[in-house]
Amino acid sequence: MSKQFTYAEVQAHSAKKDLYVVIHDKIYDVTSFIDEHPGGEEVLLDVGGQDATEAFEDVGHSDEAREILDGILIGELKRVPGDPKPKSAPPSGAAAPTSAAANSGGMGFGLYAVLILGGAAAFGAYKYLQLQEVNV
Ligand code: HEM
Repeated sequence: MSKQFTYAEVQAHSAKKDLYVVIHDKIYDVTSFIDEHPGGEEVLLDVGGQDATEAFEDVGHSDEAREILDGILIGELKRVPGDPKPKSAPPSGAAAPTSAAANSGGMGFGLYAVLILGGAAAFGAYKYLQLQEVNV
């Protein structure tokens, strides 16, 4: 059985040379990895000693990144009353395509509106000029 850490214990490890993060309620010791992180050390220091679940998932890390996590796992989070709530990321992939489709639908409508209004304006101008000619 893996070692259990309370949130307060994890918070004590927030220095570059002694850095733990919480991702999905598991504790990872990122001390040895921080210099190799392709996303830089700053982002890891920002979440050091804290729940990094949202930050990690927001980036959309690859399977390779998740394998690295397996290698630096040191334990599990033991929640006690008063701890920050678990952080979670929205289900990956589900929202993006829907909103993209909605956007392109909106764009299509906008384009039709421009064409129709533009056509109407051109027709109006044409009629106006015709009237002017008659009056001369
Ligand atoms: C211990 C946890 C983490 C591991 C093992 C890890 C690992 C990696 C790996 C392997 C990559 C290369 C791209 C990929 O394979 O997905 C990467 C990229 C990146 N990571 Fe992390 N990461 C961790 C935490 C974080 C956190 C908390 C952030 C906060 C925002 C972050 C931000 C980034 C960014 C911005 C990139 C993209 C860099 C680029 O493409 O220029 N990572 N990470």
